[in-house]
Amino acid sequence: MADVCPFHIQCFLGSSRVKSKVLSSTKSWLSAIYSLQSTDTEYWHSKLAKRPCGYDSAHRHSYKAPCRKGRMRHIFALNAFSERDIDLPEVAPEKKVMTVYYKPVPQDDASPPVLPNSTSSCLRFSRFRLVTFLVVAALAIVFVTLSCLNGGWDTRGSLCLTPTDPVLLYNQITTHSPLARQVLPHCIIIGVRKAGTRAVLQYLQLHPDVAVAGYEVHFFDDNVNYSQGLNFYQRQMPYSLKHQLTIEKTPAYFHTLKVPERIAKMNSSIKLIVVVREPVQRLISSYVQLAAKRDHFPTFEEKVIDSDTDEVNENFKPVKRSLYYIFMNRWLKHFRLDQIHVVDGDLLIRKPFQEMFRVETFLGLEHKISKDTFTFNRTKGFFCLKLDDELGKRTKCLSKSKGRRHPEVDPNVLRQLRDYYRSANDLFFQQVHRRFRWS
Ligand SMILES: Nc1ncnc2c1ncn2[C@@H]1O[C@H](COP(=O)(O)OS(=O)(=O)O)[C@@H](OP(=O)(O)O)[C@H]1O
Repeated sequence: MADVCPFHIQCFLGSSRVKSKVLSSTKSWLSAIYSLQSTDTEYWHSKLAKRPCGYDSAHRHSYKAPCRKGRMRHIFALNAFSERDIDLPEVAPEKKVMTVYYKPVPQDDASPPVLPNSTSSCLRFSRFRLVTFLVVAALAIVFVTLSCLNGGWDTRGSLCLTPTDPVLLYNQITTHSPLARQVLPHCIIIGVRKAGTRAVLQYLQLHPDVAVAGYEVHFFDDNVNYSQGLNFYQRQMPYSLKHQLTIEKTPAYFHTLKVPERIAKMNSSIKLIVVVREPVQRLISSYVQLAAKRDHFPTFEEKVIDSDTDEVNENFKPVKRSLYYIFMNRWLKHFRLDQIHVVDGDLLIRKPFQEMFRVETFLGLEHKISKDTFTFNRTKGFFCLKLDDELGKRTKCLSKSKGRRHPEVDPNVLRQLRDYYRSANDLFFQQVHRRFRWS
């Protein structure tokens, strides 16, 4: 039926790729015209006459007709039957109208093509099909979206995923949802550098009710970014659905003077997460990161101990950054303590599920992250994520820059550093109403 409808022919764009398809349709169509009553032939003729534009002399046996939306399409292969079945088109250039004359020839095909009862039924059929298709497609999109939102449709990996089986694809799916949008964060992981902020973010990414920013945004600590305003900031956020929390992490926020005030100005009731780690280990981690970027870097001991005074070298920035209470003081001037959740970065390494359980509680999330989410990777020496999705069972560890090998440190220097941080640690414990096992 479709082959005898000229509107189907016109639906093909005139690229060489579809030419053969058009040709075969056209063939049936021309056969059909031949077999129609003369009045029907008139009808087709008038339909064609309303649409033609210039005759394409380069392709003598084809012409172009304007498409809907103003694009041009070819109707190929009036020549399919040209010599045998029809007179070739004649052109009246002054009118820019092409007239097609058909010369019926005896039908020697024993089984003539099946024709529609009327021309309008052909037209209605194609419109009906289009409308039906659009309605079905729209219903399918709404159904899939709602199913995904409710987490009730278990089509692992293809369209939506069961929230009980965390895999790292939630963000990608969210991005593709027509209902996804970018909003300012509900929670920010503000630091501390080298304490495990990436691990917390990556684990949170597993949660179906969370959307995380893929990179450190550096909005509040960078004056150029900050000067671009909150709209700019919002555009850096991941796409999220209405029920999801948006979370970004930029560990540089914790130490940067103006940041607490700036964040409070944006949203004074926002939730904040700060990951802390035993200060000396954090210091070593910072040192290792700096050393990894340079060819000839002094030893850890040379960097952290002032050779003139034999005191801890406070001019080495990472040393000061482990004095958490100094920075926490600034945050507590702008936020209540119950808005700030402190993650134990050392426990996060040893028992990530425990610390993440607390994070979920703080964020008001259903508990989805469990012991089963993790697997210990002996080669890496850290917990990694267990994934089981359409790519199969596998583990995903943090990148190579996380979990670097630390140098052997002179025990005397270690002792000196621990002594140096002791009173600062106590002040921090008082601030956050919690003690950590930092010797
Ligand atoms: N699962 C897992 N895998 C690898 N690494 C882990 C993990 N959990 C916590 N950590 C610790 O995270 C430390 C890096 O901290 P950050 O992500 O905050 O670093 S950064 O400030 O964003 O660069 C990183 O510090 P280094 O060990 O010094 O590399 C790790 O000790």
